[in-house]
Order: sequence, then structure tokens, then C-alpha cells
Amino acid sequence: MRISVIGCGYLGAVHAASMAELGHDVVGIDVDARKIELLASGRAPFFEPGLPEILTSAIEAGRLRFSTDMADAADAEVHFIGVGTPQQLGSSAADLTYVDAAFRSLAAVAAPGSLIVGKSTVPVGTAARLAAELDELGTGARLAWNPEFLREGFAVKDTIEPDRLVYGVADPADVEVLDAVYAAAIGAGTPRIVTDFATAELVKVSANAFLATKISFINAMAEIAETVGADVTQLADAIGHDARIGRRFLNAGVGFGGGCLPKDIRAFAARAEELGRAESVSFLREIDAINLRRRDRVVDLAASLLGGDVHGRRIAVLGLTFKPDSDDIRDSPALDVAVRLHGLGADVIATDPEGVANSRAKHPQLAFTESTDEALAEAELAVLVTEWSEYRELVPADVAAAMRSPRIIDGRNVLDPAAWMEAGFDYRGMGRHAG
Ligand SMILES: NC(=O)c1ccc[n+]([C@@H]2O[C@H](COP(=O)([O-])OP(=O)(O)OC[C@H]3O[C@@H](n4cnc5c(N)ncnc54)[C@H](O)[C@@H]3O)[C@@H](O)[C@H]2O)c1
Ligand SMILES: O=c1ccn([C@@H]2O[C@H](COP(=O)(O)OP(=O)(O)O[C@H]3O[C@H](CO)[C@@H](O)[C@H](O)[C@H]3O)[C@@H](O)[C@H]2O)c(=O)[nH]1
Repeated sequence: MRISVIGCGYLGAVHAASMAELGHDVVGIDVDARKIELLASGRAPFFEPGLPEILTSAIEAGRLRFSTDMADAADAEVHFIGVGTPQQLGSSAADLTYVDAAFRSLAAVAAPGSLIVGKSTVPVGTAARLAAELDELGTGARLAWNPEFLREGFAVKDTIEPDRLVYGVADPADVEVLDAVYAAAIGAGTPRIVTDFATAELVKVSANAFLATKISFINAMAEIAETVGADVTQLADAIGHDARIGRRFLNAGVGFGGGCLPKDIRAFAARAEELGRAESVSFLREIDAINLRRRDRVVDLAASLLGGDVHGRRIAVLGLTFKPDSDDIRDSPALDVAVRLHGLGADVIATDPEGVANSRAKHPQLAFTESTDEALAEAELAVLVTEWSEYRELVPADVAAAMRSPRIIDGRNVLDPAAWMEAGFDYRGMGRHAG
């Protein structure tokens, strides 16, 4: 099929390349000329495992091209909209400026009979509003909403082999079109839920709200564990054995970040308020607050480990991205901790395998290094805040030899406390024994 993907960021670039990998004829459109130039030359504008390989192969096969000109999307049968829906400045609501702008410029070129498919995460009611606008414009194009559930770091796999597909449609005929797009996944037995616009939009935000709730639940237990000297990792293992609860997404630590969970729960709460249902999801404000308190906890722990004040003390911050295997620093707890320690006068040196360039662009006041060894050299405290495998695999004795004094905060509870304490470390986890 001929497909266009409008917006080539973390979602759209992967979607475009993955659709081409599946055999479709794809054009990716973005207003960012630098991004388009990189993508067109087969280079990913961000770090995502597996993306460069499928970009290159699809471009070489002639099934994938990129453009800044919306007119190049005109002959597609299916158009995906994957532009950003960030948090509005000064409000917790979603900023729909980009969706509206992309939709309008696309509607001006979309052929009659083509299907415009929203993928961006939007407040419930957006699709109905855009569908009405489309009717009014009389383009003869139709609208569907097909939310995306990919995880960064696994984005290619999640796009090609999703857990489920959700189609929000107004016309049952559109199901066939979407089935043709996703023929490979459907053939492999991927469940698909066909529903209305509002349910499709809500599935997406409620999935993220549930995941955020799971993480803040375990972090709330970590707070209690910290008070009574209990161990939240053992607690998570124990409750996780109950299949109704499940162990996944019960990792206590410095909390959730990224371009999705934080802004999506805030936008959901804001939308519920507009709908007169603020109380239905008022717990999400608490989920957000618990999450943000974990960052305070790491900063407070750093101060207490250093005798009450971080001022002038050398601290190595290991990790800047919001999760491993990504270069994404949007709402990253790790970067926030580095910035706050620096703000308190600490001599911070921050490192990350993929996140230094983005972090430096946003916070040029911080000192960065690409080298873990350099970050650790002469540090009085190491703070692990993103669980990259290279940090999980650090050898305690080597780290102790490099540092001025062996102190470590394991902000993701991924190190073996016994091994680190044996090597002489003052080890602190998050709601964990010795923490
Ligand atoms: N990143 C993820 O893992 C993920 C997963 C599921 C859903 N989502 C949702 O997908 C959407 C996109 O997220 P993202 O992380 O890819 O954001 P992003 O900021 O990485 O990418 C958005 C892209 O849209 C482009 N853009 C903005 N206005 C445009 C226009 N008028 N025409 C063409 N391009 C335009 C921007 O230049 C940018 O490249 C959001 O709604 C997000 O919530 C993201
Ligand atoms: O037990 C856990 C699991 C995750 N996290 C943190 O939670 C954040 C989000 O992690 P994850 O959900 O893996 O990352 P995303 O790539 O942001 O993916 C989420 O957001 C996407 C955008 O909406 C959705 O498509 C995905 O389904 C949803 O998992 C990260 O900061 C993680 O460190 C924890 O603190 N503890």
C-alpha cells in the first residue's frame, strides 16, 4: 500500500521505516529539515536499536523516502499522523497545535477515499472534532484513530509485532484498510480491537495511566519500606508472584519519565477536569506527586551520604536518559537529579552512553563526559539513575579504586548490595535493605 507518515520523531520515523520493512511504499514527512535530511540518507536522528538497519534497507529497496513537502503525501492511500502532543507550557493539558497543523496541511492534499489515521496520543474527543472538520472540508478523505503502544528501546519490534492493535473507526469499511496495513501482524495472530474514536483514545491514555500507577504504587511502598527498614524489591517479588498482580513494572527507583507517561497522565487529568470528571482520575495527581518525590529522595540521600551538604562535593551521575537504550531525555528523572545536585552547588560530572549530546544542549551549565571511568575518577559519590547495562555490570572493586571515597546510590535498584558493601561501599538503594 502507499502510506505516508506525518511527523518523523521517535514514533513516526520508526513507524515509517517499519511499514516499509513490511513491504509498503512509504513517504515520511516532517517540518524539521535536518531530521528529514538525516533520515533520507539512512541515518536515524535519535538512538533506537534496530532503526538504522531497517531505514537503510528500506531506502535501498526504494520503498522509503522522506520529504518536508506535504504535497509528497498526496498520493498515499493511508496517512498516519504521528506528530508530538507535548505538555502545554504553564498547563498540564496536551498541546494539540502540532496535531491540528499537521491535520490541516494533510487534509489540503489528501485524495478522496484516502484514510487519515491518527497515531499521536490525544485527549479524548480529538478524533471526533477532527472528523467533523474533515467532513466540513469536503475532502472525501476519512479519519480513523489507531493509538500506538511502542516502547522506546524496543520500538521497531513493538511496531512490527505489536501486543495488540486498536482501531477507532467511524466507518466499518476502514477496518479492512487498516487490516491491509497490518496484514503481517494480523496474520501472526495479533489481537485487534475495533471500536469507536473515544474508546480508542481512552485505551491509550488509560494504558499509560495504569503503567504509571503501577510504578508509583511500588514507589509508595518504597517510601514506607524506607521508614520501617523493609525491602521493596523483596516485596515486589512476593506480590509479583500473584498472577493477578504480576512482577513487571514493579521496579521501584527514581521513578518514571520520558515523553509519554508523565505528560500523558497530566493531560488525562486535565481532560477529565474539562469533562467535569476531575474526581474520576484525581488519583493521577497523586501518582505524579509520588513519582516526583523519588527525585527528591535521591537528592536527599546524596546530601545525607555526604554529611548533610553536597556543596563542592564531587558527584558522578551515571545515566541521563529516562531509560536505557534510548537517547531520550524528555522529563528524565536522571537528568533532573543531575541538574538539582548541580543547583545545590555539587561538583557534578554526568555521563550516559547515548544521552550526553541531548543533555548538554538542554543544560550546558552541567559538566559531562562520555566516559564512565572519567566520571567516576575521584568522585566522592556515584549516583546510578539510568540502568544501562554497562552500569549494571560495573565491578565494585574497580569503581572503589577509581573513586575518592566509595559511596553509591543505586537509584534503580539494579546492583547487588552485598557485592558493593563487600567492596567497601556505603551503598544505598531505593526502599531497599541498606537503603
Ligand atoms: N515516543 C514514543 O515512544 C511514543 C509511543 C507511543 C505514542 N507516542 C505519541 O506519539 C506522538 C509523537 O511522539 P514522539 O515521541 O514521536 O514525538 P517527537 O517530538 O519525537 O516527534 C514529533 C515530530 O513531529 C514533527 N512535526 C511537528 N509538527 C509537524 C507538522 N505540522 N507536520 C509534520 N511534522 C511535524 C516534529 O518536527 C517532530 O519530528 C505523541 O503524541 C506521543 O505521545 C509516542
Ligand atoms: O518498573 C518500572 C518500569 C518503568 N519505569 C520507568 O518508567 C518510564 C517509562 O518506561 P517505559 O514505559 O518502558 O517507556 P516508554 O518508552 O516511555 O513507553 C511508555 O510510553 C509509551 C508512549 O505512550 C507507550 O507507547 C508505552 O507502551 C509505554 O510503556 C521509564 O522512565 C522507566 O525507567 C520504572 O521506574 N519502573
